Amino acid sequence: MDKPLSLDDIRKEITELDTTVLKLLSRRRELSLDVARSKIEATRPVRDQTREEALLVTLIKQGRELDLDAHYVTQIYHTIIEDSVLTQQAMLQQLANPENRKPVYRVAFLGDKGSYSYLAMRKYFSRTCDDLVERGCTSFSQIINEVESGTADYAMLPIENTSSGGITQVYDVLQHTTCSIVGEMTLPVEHCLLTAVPSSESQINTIYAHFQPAQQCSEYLDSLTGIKIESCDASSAAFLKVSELKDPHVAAIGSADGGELYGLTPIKTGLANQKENFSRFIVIARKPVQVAEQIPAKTTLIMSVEQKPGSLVEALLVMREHGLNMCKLESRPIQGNPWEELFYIDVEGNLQSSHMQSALEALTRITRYLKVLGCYPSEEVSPTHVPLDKLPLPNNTATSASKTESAAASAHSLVARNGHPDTEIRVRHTVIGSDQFITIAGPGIIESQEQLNACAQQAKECGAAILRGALYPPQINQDGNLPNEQQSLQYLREAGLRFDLPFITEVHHPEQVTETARQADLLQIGARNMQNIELLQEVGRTHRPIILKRGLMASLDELLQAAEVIMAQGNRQVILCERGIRTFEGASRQTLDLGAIPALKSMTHLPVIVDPTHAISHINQLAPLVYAAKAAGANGIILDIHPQPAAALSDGETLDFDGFAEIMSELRQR
Ligand SMILES: C=C(O[C@@H]1C=C(C(=O)O)C=C[C@H]1O)C(=O)O
Repeated sequence: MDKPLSLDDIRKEITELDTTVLKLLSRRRELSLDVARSKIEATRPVRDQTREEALLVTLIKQGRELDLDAHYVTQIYHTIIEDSVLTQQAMLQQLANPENRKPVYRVAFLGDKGSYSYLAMRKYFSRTCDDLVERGCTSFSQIINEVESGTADYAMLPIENTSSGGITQVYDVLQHTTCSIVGEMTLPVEHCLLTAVPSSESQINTIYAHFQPAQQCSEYLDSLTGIKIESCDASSAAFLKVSELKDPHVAAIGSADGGELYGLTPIKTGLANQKENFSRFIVIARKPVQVAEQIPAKTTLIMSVEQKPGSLVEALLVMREHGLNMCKLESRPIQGNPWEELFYIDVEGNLQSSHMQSALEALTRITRYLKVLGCYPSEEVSPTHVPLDKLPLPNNTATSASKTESAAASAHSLVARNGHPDTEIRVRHTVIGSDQFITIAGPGIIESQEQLNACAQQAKECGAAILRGALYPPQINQDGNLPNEQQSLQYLREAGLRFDLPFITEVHHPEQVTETARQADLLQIGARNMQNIELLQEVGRTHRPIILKRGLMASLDELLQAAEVIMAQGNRQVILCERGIRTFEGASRQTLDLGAIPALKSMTHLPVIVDPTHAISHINQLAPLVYAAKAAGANGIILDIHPQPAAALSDGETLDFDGFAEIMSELRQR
């Protein structure tokens, strides 16, 4: 046998490979700039999602042959394509505005090195400029001043955050500025607790933070007792303070990257109220820019309307009449005019386009005040997702409404079909209730992080849209050798992030709902809780889609009444689930009521899915029920999977990975 390579030799080879990878990426960037040039001549848009999809399909297939899983390949290429699109956009933008090119840009931002605005600025300008003169400021008005007076060429300003909403002071300084918005960018914002010397969360008695990050972490901060929160002008100021104090009892809130510049280390991560915390920044300059027509553009307007009924609606109707999509509407009090509001509107479209021009003309006639704050390239490059029927499958596994509405149903005002078109419920890039048949897959019960991750990976590889996993009931998990509720939720959250899958888990008690809804993308009400009114009401107050399982002894009317209870609280995103009912038949555990699918479809507009897990006595009986559910018009299926079904703790029938892959492959032929 050959002598194995030494660690040094292996690492040498890896380093060489990585150098090659970098050279290839750099060449790819060059080529994408050539593509951009050809798009100028052909006046084609930069983004071509048909091409991206075809490319991803080929790469996934090739990746599989090289033992690389689809999710890994897709993730890497989403990053590469995003870079390619933004690099092309930056180049076209520079060509469209040649007078703005300078070797060095002076940029004003809030705080100092390491603040979030600083990180956003570095990222944004990395595509357009080699050198920056950083002009750290202590307030938003100082930042705007720098640009207005010509001391800085650009300003980077945070405008909104997914946890704390619009940054009102920035909206207010925009009211009077003579500057224009010339760009935007979105930055993922991961708040951490950082210290200068080794410490632990329990030792901390003082936290330094800017009030915006503090607001975005309010739930975490509220959960602490006896801790002093010291407010700082920017996260960078908090870092500086903590680095000077060198005290194990003090910590700063900010990003890990920013803290590193001050020698700080994170002792806790993921502090924000929202699991996906993003901030959007705008870039300001003295003069407006032209947006090249190949690039998707956004235009920001500010306006005020007459104080009379319907005047705002009338203004918004102008957008509709001109086919313009409004992606943001904020209102702020007009300074000096008590109780009058100024509306900030972001519209998708180029200011130069004829429909935008004619919309503005129409708006001028019906508004009291109207000003364009700027037109700029939209930096949102939403990833292209390969549709299920085109996703190449793993090689090793796959081989191959009633006429009249029921009177009872029409009595339910919110759920009833009453001519209402099918409700489509969007969960990230999946739509439940459309023509697409979706699969929700995962372990019946979460037994360990490894087990959950293995299931999530297989679910993703085979094209499932949503990950499921039930938390082990604490009353049974008494010796505590299985993950508890909190750990299971955390595992689900991590698996969801890692495999880019939204996830669902069941809630049993009203008290669980708020916390679970904060983390999970959907919530499930189990069959035995279908008539638990308090629980139904509680989930009805959340913003998450709810899968409501039919009770073992519940009629369809009763199921719809339960859905009505949820919807009456405000949450209109209910998905009904047929999971088998109790009959005299003992051969199957419960009897899957396939007739319920078309019946529900005529009674209600809500999506209907099927969980066949409890309606069979042997796993071999599962596949036909899955295909039958699809044939009967269900919108999707729930499948329990497990790496070793024989050892599974779940009480339902569980598929092994090969059996699951086979069903997924067969499903797309049907
Ligand atoms: C490079 C191109 O532009 C964009 C980027 C792509 C890529 O990086 O592969 C693919 C399609 C376009 O959205 C192209 O059109 O080929």
